[in-house]
Amino acid sequence: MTDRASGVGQPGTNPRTRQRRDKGGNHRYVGRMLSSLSLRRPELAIDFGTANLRVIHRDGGILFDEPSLCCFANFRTDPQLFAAGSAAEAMVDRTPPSLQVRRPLRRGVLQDIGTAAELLRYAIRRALGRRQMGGLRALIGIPADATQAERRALLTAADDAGLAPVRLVHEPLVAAIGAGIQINKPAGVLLLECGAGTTEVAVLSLGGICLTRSVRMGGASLNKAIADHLHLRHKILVGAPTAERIKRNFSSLKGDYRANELIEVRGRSLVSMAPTSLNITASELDQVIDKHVRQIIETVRDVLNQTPPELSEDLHEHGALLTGGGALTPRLVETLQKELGLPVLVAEDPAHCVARGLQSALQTAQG
Ligand SMILES: Nc1ncnc2c1ncn2[C@@H]1O[C@H](COP(=O)(O)OP(=O)(O)OP(=O)(O)O)[C@@H](O)[C@H]1O
Repeated sequence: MTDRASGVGQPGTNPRTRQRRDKGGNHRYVGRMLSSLSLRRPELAIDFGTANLRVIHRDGGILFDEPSLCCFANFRTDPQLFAAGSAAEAMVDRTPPSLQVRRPLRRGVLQDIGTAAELLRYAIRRALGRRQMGGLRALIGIPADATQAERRALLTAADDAGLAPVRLVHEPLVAAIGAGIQINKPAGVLLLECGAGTTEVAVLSLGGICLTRSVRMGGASLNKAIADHLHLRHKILVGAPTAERIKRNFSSLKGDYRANELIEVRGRSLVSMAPTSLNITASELDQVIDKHVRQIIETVRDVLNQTPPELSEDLHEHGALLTGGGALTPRLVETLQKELGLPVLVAEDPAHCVARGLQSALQTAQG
């Protein structure tokens, strides 16, 4: 489909590829988008996700890419940052009472402004290697249907972290740009941005969002569904990091894996209360994933039902493009294809589409 997309067809042989590979067009679009934001030479961009935080520099690319996590000492009385990012990830479910691991976003929504500001400060310091901060012009990605309260919370956290002025840009648009899609043509594009906390479905055309719906679920809720399944069916308790590992092990069984292929699970038995391990079959996880994907399919159907006929025709011709790390969910593509009757492609390196799109936006900003 495009240089950055994998799936059916060879790059350059698919008419869709030719139609959408005009990068100059995207640059003109991004330039217009930014001039409408009247933002002069922003230096940084932030992709603040439920699972991962990415700091992108105009010239240096992605300088920070770590989990959206902070670990605090004395959180209730006098919070002191103990660890953040990857270092805090290793501490999840392993802390003594004096330490607390906190996630600033839940289901794609900023829940804790203080933790968000702390994490942003940490990430920017790591990215730029500076101690003194303040007055850093920035772009920040935000779900297209974010409420005013959600926008205000993000702007407050950014301001506390020394980012100013900040402009918010809609994630589906930058994700499409980062996927190498030509979005400024009068042709509909169906994009699914599959994150950890939220899945956004958007129809784009002429550089704008014609329709958007989101469901506050993604890779993190699939992890919870896997943990719940193991609890109910096998009486074994696993934490979120283990559920994530099980999911990724399953994703790595590429191609025609056998339904009875085994995946090892380690956790605590609710029967013996002791550490235990067992093997579950791939078909068990298939069922958990099917249930999860069904909710995403409903959201896509809702969007398709409301799409005007001309755009609808474009979507039928070109199909859907998946971005975001959740696009790698096993069997997501096959199930969407089967249920929606549309071709479905996954962007190359889908987890970084928003970050790449933000960098494009930074590079084309006018001085
Ligand atoms: N190989 C894989 N198989 C299945 N899921 C994966 C894989 N790799 C990453 N993911 C999932 O992708 C999600 C992270 O993607 P991404 O970084 O795009 O989300 P985010 O931007 O943090 O979330 P959001 O946009 O919802 O706030 C995680 O839930 C992770 O489990």
